[in-house]
Amino acid sequence: MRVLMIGDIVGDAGRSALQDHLPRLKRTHRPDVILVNGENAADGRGITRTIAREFFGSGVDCITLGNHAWDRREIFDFIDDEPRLVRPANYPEGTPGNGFARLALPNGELTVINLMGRTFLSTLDCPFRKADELLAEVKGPVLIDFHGETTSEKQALAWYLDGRVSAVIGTHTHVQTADERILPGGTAFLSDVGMTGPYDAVLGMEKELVIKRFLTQLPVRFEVGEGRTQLNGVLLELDPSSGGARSIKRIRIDDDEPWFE
Ligand SMILES: C=C(OP(=O)(O)O)C(=O)O
Ligand SMILES: [Mn+2]
Repeated sequence: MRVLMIGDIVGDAGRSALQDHLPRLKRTHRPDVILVNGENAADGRGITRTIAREFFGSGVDCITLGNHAWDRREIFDFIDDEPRLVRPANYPEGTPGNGFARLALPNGELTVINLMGRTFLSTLDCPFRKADELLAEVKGPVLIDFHGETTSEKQALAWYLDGRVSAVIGTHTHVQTADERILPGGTAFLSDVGMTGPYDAVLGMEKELVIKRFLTQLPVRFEVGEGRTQLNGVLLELDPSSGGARSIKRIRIDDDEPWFE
């Protein structure tokens, strides 16, 4: 089972980078399933129904979210109707939407779980214990999008779940890490998959505005950057019956590393 996961799509620039590169990524890697993190897709904050439909229309099978899940209030009107749009599972009991999706594929089922870390982020329920609870009900390949700030929390969750899930792939920092590996129990791991969107920017935001905030320490409203774009993702090959990972390969497309695909 070949899984293509594309990192945090930021604003219009991220959406057009996805449209630019996805057809070629599909041709080259022939993924059975395509996942994106879409929590920054609407002007950098949240997601709308129109954007979610656009992603599904271009071949995306599941959209995961994170701390910006609720930034567009309209999400409350449609998240309960869209089982392929997944918010962190460790929000408190009663939060709208689903924390996981079961995707039926020609060669088996893939369960996608979204969890959020608690270090430097909101204090949600424990993601480790929430994973235990969800995994008690699930069989077959499982991919976890672990939306978190720190590499330590991400590594710890991956080791905690080694041998129990196919992959723990980090999102949220918008910077791709180079630590991809398959842990001894068969769980593929990458601390952060990176982002898709403006390249000459700070984590996707207009760099002058971010610099201004650092220089002045005053509130400055960030806008999504413009100009050149990047796309970051990861390609996984999973055993469809055991769920174990066979390979993990990073994808990075930008003007400095156009060959690394
Ligand atoms: C890069 C992000 O960080 P922040 O929480 O500061 O927006 C994000 O969540 O998209
Ligand atoms: Mn985030």
